[in-house]
Amino acid sequence: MQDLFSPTADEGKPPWERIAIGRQACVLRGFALRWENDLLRQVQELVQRAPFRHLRTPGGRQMQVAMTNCGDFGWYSDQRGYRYTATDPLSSQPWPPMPPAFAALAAQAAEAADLPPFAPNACLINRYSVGTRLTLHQDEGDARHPIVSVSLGLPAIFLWGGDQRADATQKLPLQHGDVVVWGGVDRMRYHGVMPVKEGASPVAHPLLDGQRINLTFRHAS
Ligand SMILES: O=C(O)CCC(=O)C(=O)O
Ligand SMILES: [Fe+2]
Repeated sequence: MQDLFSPTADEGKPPWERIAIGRQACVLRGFALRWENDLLRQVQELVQRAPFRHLRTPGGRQMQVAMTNCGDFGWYSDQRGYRYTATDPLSSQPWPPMPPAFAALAAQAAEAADLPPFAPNACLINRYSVGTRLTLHQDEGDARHPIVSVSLGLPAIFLWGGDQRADATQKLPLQHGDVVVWGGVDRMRYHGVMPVKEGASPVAHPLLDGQRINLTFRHAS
């Protein structure tokens, strides 16, 4: 029988795993687990100030994913188009500041992905209920900076495509605590999320009850 108290071959390894999905893109499995409590507490506080809402596309269609933001800039969409705003159009107040733990996680994830130092100034917070999906798109923002995207709650299948919308997509399962990072030559890859399936939440928390939360860090301009 294995002696549970003896050192194992894994000793010294980080508690996460890096899987390459491009030359400058990777999935960091379990990378955000260390920040789990901080992230959930802060998201709950943020949504008191800037609640989740369903934005409209420039074409007038309501988006399935509910969104809010923190940081110097927030991603917004309405009849006037997609853009980053310094204030929340709902309240006319600045978006809530980015909590230091968020910025630290994003910076450390970019470092773990071997990308240049990253200091995000925008964090889009997405809430998916069961059945909600996000169609293939490229991310706006300053393309000299990477995207760091954190998954919490229900698992999801991330669609990872190429530089053209019509390129083939890979299906990457994402779990609570996984982080996807894409920058450099991979920064403009198309991506999306398949409809989130019903399931048991990996951790008991009101934000994650039957829901998936995603934090997407960017540099807006
Ligand atoms: O929810 C996700 O995993 C991806 C979100 C995303 O692509 C975005 O907010 O631009
Ligand atoms: Fe995106």
